[in-house]
Amino acid sequence: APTADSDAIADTDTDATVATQDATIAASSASSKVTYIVVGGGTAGLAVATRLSENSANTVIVIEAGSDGFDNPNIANLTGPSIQALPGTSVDYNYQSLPLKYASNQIISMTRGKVLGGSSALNGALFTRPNKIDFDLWETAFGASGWNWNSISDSIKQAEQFSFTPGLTSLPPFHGKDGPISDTQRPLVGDVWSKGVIPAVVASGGKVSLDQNGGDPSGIWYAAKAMFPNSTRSYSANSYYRPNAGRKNLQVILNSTVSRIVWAKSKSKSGKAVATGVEYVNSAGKKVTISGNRVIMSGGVFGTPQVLELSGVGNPTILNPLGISTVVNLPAVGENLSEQPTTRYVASLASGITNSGLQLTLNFETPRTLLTDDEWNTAHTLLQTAPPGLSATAHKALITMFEKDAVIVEFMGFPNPANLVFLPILLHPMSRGSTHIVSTDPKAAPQFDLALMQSPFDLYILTKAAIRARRFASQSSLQPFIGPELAPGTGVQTEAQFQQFVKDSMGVAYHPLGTAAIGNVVDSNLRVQGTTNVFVADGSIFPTQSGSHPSSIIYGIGEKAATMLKAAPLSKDV
Ligand SMILES: Cc1cc2nc3c(=O)[nH]c(=O)nc-3n(C[C@H](O)[C@H](O)[C@H](O)COP(=O)(O)OP(=O)(O)OC[C@H]3O[C@@H](n4cnc5c(N)ncnc54)[C@H](O)[C@@H]3O)c2cc1C
Repeated sequence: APTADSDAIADTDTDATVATQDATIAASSASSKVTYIVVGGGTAGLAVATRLSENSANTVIVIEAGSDGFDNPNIANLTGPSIQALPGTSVDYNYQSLPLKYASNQIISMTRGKVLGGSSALNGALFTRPNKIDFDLWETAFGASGWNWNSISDSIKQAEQFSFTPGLTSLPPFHGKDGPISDTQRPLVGDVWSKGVIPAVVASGGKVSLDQNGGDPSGIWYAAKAMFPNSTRSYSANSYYRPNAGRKNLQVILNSTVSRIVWAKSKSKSGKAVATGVEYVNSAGKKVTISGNRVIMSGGVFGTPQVLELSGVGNPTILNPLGISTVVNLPAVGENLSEQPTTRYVASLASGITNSGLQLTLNFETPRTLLTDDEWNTAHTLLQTAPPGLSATAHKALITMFEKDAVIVEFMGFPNPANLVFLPILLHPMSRGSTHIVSTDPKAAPQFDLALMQSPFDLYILTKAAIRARRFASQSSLQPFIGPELAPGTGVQTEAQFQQFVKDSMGVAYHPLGTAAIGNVVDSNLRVQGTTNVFVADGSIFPTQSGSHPSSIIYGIGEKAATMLKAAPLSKDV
């Protein structure tokens, strides 16, 4: 069976095994049996591959740079210490950002999964959905026909197997119950949350929301997490792929890095580039070429633009100096990189109080609940000036979200054993960065600039969120549970001091998105512009931040991509 080969590679990694496997793949690909080559076995990659292989007429090969990770206990275990043990190990690309020019020159260590399951193997497993408004704008503002709240919510539902919500008497219609990813919402917490944090947020003008996934996330509640009833991680490798690993038409090649798309010598009649397959570097360091009808890029927000650029799809001014011939002149590749910046509020716990467990609370606030009327006007004025890299369309969409009062800030409450931690997250930043290759080596890290806080609007809103986090902590319900404030600390009082603290304490939500955006790089069918048969299905396609934790949406993108591709005959790839 095909997976036995991949497992053998992971286990023994011998040249002989690798050679046998590559020969098998080359033979099957030479006899035109490979319908889909999926680049990257991550969150979306395994969702799209598994769904496509439901049709036995399709042969699907996934090429993944990492190993399978199934024997790594820190992947399965969702407690804080296990999740924190993963960054910087062999399952993490651990990319380093360029210094943040507008945030105290800090460098962000960007955790990204290099393992089967991709970043879904390393993430915090929060399974949430954004505002309805955000998604409807994909269609109405960005022109992504068929991409709206109803369609993406249905696709997420296909991915989901939701099990429990205390306080609700029936399953809300937007939750799925038959999908591969198990998620559950259980208040596995103690008094700090139920008697301290939630009442403090309500006393500060917030509200309780029993389920934040129906299109209006505003309010506070215990977040749904992608986990099985036994509280272990449910993610694309063990929930999409593993139960279907026996399919003869689904093959995963591990420890192999795709180095480029291979193109036909001539373009199509309509002048588009035609992919004939991909080249990858196997675990023995040898180059192998396989052929296929369609290539699906699921390498994630850094991997997808990297392989596109290595294949000559991108901006000639970036490709030419590296000696790469331009196949498709598409300067938008690698641009529009958007990440959600964070700051923090930390107070020590009062003596004798413990605070641990699996559950996080999320409090989502809108511009109208976060800001006074005067502050709203100031923010609205700042919003009118687009920073470099923000397209006119995205700028307009951000103004619409703000004016329609879509949630703009999230306060994530962490079950930290020693402290009370709120992480304010800016959900819809204006600042845009970019990621590009600086080497023709497919294993070299790309160079990326997150450009956090380039926009004064971003700094203004995150500063207001930092101030509001202190206000939560000052409410009477929390006083029995907390001791002195540790951050920002009592030395931070004025707005200017808070702004400096925000820049100095800059962190990220690990939600980079948008580097092969729909409308800029791919069309509504996810086809890369200027090609007949290369598609993207992963977090790169977001035209702007989702205003949420993106993994549920990225599973939805995998589901939707598979549905669209199944319905589109190969003969339409012209
Ligand atoms: C620390 C952390 C915490 C997070 N917490 C949450 C959370 O709680 N909730 C949430 O919703 N989201 C969270 N996220 C974000 C979320 O996990 C990601 O946005 C999402 O998983 C990305 O999915 P993807 O399919 O775009 O890419 P990935 O899942 O990263 O998949 C890309 C895959 O492609 C492979 N690849 C790349 N290049 C190549 C190549 N050239 N050849 C072969 N293979 C290649 C990679 O190895 C990887 O397996 C978190 C992320 C991190 C890192």
